[in-house]
Amino acid sequence: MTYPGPPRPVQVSATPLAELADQLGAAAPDAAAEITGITHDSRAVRPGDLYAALPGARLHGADFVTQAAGLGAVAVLTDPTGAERAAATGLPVLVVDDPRARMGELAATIYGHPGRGLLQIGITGTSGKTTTAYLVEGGLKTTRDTGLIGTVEMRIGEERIKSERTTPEATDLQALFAVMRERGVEAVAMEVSSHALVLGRVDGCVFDIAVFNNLSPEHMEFHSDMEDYFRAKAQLFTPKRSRLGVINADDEYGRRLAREATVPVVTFSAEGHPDADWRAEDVQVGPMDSTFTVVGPEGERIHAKSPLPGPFNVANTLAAVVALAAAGLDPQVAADGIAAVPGVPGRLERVDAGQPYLAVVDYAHKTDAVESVLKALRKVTKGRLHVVLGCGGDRDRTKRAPMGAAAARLSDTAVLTSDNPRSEDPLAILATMLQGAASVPAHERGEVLLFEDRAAAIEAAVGRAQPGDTVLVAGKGHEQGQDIAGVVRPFDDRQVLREAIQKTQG
Ligand SMILES: CC(=O)N[C@H]1[C@@H](OP(=O)(O)OP(=O)(O)OC[C@H]2O[C@@H](n3ccc(=O)[nH]c3=O)[C@H](O)[C@@H]2O)O[C@H](CO)[C@@H](O)[C@@H]1O[C@H](C)C(=O)N[C@@H](C)C(=O)N[C@H](CCC(=O)O)C(=O)O
Ligand SMILES: Nc1ncnc2c1ncn2[C@@H]1O[C@H](COP(=O)(O)OP(=O)(O)OP(=O)(O)O)[C@@H](O)[C@H]1O
Repeated sequence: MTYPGPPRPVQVSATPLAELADQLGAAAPDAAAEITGITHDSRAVRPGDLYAALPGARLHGADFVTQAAGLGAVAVLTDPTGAERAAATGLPVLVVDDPRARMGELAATIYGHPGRGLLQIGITGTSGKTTTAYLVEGGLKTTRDTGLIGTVEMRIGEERIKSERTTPEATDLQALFAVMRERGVEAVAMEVSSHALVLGRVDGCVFDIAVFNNLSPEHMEFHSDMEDYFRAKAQLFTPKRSRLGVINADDEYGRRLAREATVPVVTFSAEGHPDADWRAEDVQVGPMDSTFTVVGPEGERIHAKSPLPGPFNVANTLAAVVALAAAGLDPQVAADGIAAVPGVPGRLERVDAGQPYLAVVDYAHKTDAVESVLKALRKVTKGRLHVVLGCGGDRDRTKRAPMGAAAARLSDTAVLTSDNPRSEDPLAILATMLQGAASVPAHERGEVLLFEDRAAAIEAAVGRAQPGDTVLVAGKGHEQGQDIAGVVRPFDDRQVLREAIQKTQG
């Protein structure tokens, strides 16, 4: 199987392998090779590449060196356990103890430190990274040619490329920066996941501005506990990774981070925290957007509009305005650019087929996000609120019962269903969600329905909708597939919801 990998720059000056060996402090290989690219994935190798054969949790990249050599790799970087397999190809091999920890700096060298000329704004937090990145990009666009890197897509100017993950691996990221540089991009808004920080994906980057939105329990399959999760996020707020932190003072972990960060920080609050440097005041939450005044430390007063509904999007918008002000943009110009963002794919995205009620698709797939979005929609719903929701298989199991409970407590109809069960039995996942729903006292919970089939669940919610109601289909947002037993079948909530509505409209 081949995989094209992300785009690569056209112009790269070759770096002698010996120079890279020197940078690593590794033994110099006897062969002279000239390196013009680097990848950690054998399927994405291009002629002239250094192939980084990494030890992983499941596999070892050294098992794929033959493929890498066949595709034109001219040298291999690996750890001691991969050295013998790599040498068997006859290619020169660089051996270091932890190649994953070194490949970011090598990629930066090979592509000529492409991030240095870019204004880089990195966004982290459990919820709101994608949304804030789009808003930051909208503000940046007012004065600069922009790029965007995140969960939904990567954008180089107007070109859009589907993302493999939230934060690309370091080899891909540096190549992407080099492409951006070639195409005249001046500023980039980028999501930085905790996985990325732990796995060295942003090694070789120093963000001009690092934004922290919030932290709530999530990814407990990857982080041992909340402390470990916090520590991962906190790495972004050190001089090695950023120059200035923009931190949410409404979040308890944000307040801790503001105290413990080793870079200068400015704080913001959408909830009136008295010590915050920047605050949102006069907030008017409308059905599909919100307006407010951003008040700055020097008495600045900026008229801002969140182009998305819900109080949490006031916080995301405020984060974006403050980040852009901290980056030196005129905050009013930045806020106007943010207000003009047409929406964020799969984030409170409206589906309109002429029905007399509101129908939205949202990426909420974590307990906090589900609670926030249901509370936000409750405020703008005159009638009843119906939610369709599932939990992924082979991922954090601890959130299943709380998500079932949140859906039951905060909606009138909770239709529990499948959401990428992967290798797990969908009914077993549903049983845990149902236990959570059942833990809510009867007088505090709405109707709870179970449908293993997601399309049937969406139809059931739509079937209950009356004028003035809201139907929320949560979990998948922009995603376009459903992974059942390792087979990904096409499934787009927006399309299935539209078709279900059209059926009832007759
Ligand atoms: C926990 C985690 O993030 N693991 C990532 C890590 O896996 P790993 O080191 O265990 O690698 P492995 O699968 O054992 O393979 C070992 C090596 O062999 C290589 N290989 C493998 C097969 C092959 O044919 N050729 C080949 O070269 C792989 O590229 C890898 O370098 O390195 C792999 C190579 O890049 C990633 O694909 C993999 O991401 C997994 C699939 C993943 O799903 N990660 C998610 C959880 C993630 O990173 N999520 C965050 C967002 C979280 C959020 O905020 O919601 C993200 O930033 O996307
Ligand atoms: N600041 C916020 N606080 C709480 N919930 C939020 C916030 N921003 C967005 N959400 C909710 O979380 C969902 C995901 O938002 P978004 O994609 O912007 O976050 P993310 O951090 O990129 O998520 P992920 O890590 O899952 O990709 C939204 O669809 C919305 O329901």
